[in-house]
Amino acid sequence: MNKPIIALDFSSKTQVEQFLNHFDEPLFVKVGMELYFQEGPELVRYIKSLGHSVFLDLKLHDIPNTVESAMRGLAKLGVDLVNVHAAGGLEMMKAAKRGLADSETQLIAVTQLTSTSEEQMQSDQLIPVTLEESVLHYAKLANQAGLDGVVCSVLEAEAIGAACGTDFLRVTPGIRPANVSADDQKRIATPEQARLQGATHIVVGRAITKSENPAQSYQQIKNEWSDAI
Ligand SMILES: O=c1ccn([C@@H]2O[C@H](COP(=O)(O)O)[C@@H](O)[C@H]2O)c(=O)[nH]1
Repeated sequence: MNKPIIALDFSSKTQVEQFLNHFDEPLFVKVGMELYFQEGPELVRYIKSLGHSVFLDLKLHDIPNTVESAMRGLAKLGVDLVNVHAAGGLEMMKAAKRGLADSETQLIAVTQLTSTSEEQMQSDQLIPVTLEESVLHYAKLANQAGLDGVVCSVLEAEAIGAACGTDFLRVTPGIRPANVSADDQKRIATPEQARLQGATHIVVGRAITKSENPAQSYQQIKNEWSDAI
């Protein structure tokens, strides 16, 4: 079972160091826009030097040539996982993959953000299908482009596994243990539901980073995710 991915949604290296001090084991962490835009590639190299695995969550979405060049740069960071928006299209996803050629970094595509409801998708993006149909369409497109998997909610993980194969990564944010606030997330699930629905990874931010005891919250989520309770 893959380790839960902890979203390091902090704005400074100092906050990251304070948070990581709670742990004495190698972690799988996610560096997103908030942290990367403040601290840049140096911080990513620092986290890797501590022995942690890194998902660099920058969600690239631009013309194919720009995405390919940007990925060529990110490949040098030696991170474990990077992503693009599937809405950028088949050609853009193929270009992203080309940019990562000769690197070990895995590439996944965001389908529909877990903060998006079906109603919002239909009205804001003018997509006249169900949310699951849209997510499945993007997952199949990512698969066709040769990507390693997608970001989706737990609610679509099983259908994506059936359509794209069980090796295809289903990285699922929107994880909320029972009785924890959904905040801005719309498509949420517990760690146990994620396991039962065939998610390959869970991404957990505030339920751990805002906890009074981050190490204990991490361990509880890890146990529930790996069926060790
Ligand atoms: O569809 C998506 C894609 C990325 N995220 C990111 O995951 C974490 C979730 O944080 P929580 O505090 O557990 O809600 C956050 O960094 C998002 O940028 C996502 O939530 N949904």
